[in-house]
Amino acid sequence: MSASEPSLSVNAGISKLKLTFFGAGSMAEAIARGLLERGLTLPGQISMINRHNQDRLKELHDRYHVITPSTEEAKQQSLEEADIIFLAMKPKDAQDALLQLKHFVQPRQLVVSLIAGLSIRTIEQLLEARIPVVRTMPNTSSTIGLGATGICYSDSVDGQLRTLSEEIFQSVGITAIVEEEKLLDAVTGVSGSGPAYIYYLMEAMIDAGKKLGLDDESARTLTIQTVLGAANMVKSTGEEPAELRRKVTSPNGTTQAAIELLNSHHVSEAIGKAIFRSAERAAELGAMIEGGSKG
Ligand SMILES: NC(=O)C1=CN([C@@H]2O[C@H](COP(=O)(O)OP(=O)(O)OC[C@H]3O[C@@H](n4cnc5c(N)ncnc54)[C@H](OP(=O)(O)O)[C@@H]3O)[C@@H](O)[C@H]2O)C=CC1
Ligand SMILES: O=C(O)[C@@H]1CCC=N1
Repeated sequence: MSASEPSLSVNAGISKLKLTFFGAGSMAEAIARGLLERGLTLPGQISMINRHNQDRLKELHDRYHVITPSTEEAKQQSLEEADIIFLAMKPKDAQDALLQLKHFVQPRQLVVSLIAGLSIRTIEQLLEARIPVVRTMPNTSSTIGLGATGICYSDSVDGQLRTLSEEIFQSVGITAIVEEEKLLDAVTGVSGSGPAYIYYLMEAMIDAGKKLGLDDESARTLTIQTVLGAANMVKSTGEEPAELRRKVTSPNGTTQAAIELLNSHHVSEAIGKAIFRSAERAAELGAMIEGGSKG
């Protein structure tokens, strides 16, 4: 395979490619569901394999009608026949899985990793192959087409494969190409783990609303609409969050009182530290896989 030759027949489009999710958890489901719901491919083109959770495979098959090979032979065949293999297991399981995969992986295939921290170099070393690798950091909002995915390419990913990879993740949300691989850890801190920070905030808002006397449903719907509205305001108006916040904050009013309380607890600083810690943890997980430890 020469570097300028596309390894897959990408011209035919995603729908013609066999996609195998090696790991059948939340993130694999988010992307598979996004691709299916956007009509980018058909269930018969998607295989999802895991280690031993048969109930999970049945659930995925019943829900999406995707192929869920369960015998070792069928799993192996699915990995061998795939055009694109998505690495979708937890970092602690990545080393074992890649050592298994190295026996089946083919130079014509594209490997797309979703694994936090795992470097392209480690993937190539464990697979003992110079195979095109796309390292990504998506998030679970891909499930509803509102994902945010950071993408980085190994040198052997040519222009057509780059376009194809971007198309896959753009079909489930927005993408940001990261030239410097290390910055995927920053993407992990901001948007990979990001939905959890927002859910954390929402949990607190709903809880406080209920404690103030709102019924469960009102506390929930008011919180959801507030988060949706705020995100859309930033997006639609193009204004900075700080400016939009200023417009909510009347002098000596309720918002000022609330923000003063948040500032006295150093909440902004804590959020910044949390994002740094997530990025740092991604690097730690990558180093552990590289060093052969399970973390
Ligand atoms: N969840 C998220 O928000 C995000 C996750 N990621 C990354 O995605 C990856 C997957 O995360 P997530 O979906 O949450 O994880 P889950 O725990 O939900 O799923 C992991 C899956 O991997 C399978 N698995 C583990 N080892 C093997 C193996 N040797 N062979 C085959 N399958 C295996 C598990 O199978 P079984 O259950 O049978 O053991 C399970 O189906 C992680 O590396 C994470 O860093 C990235 C961005 C966001
Ligand atoms: O928590 C994790 O490790 C994964 C990676 C980014 C979001 N979830």
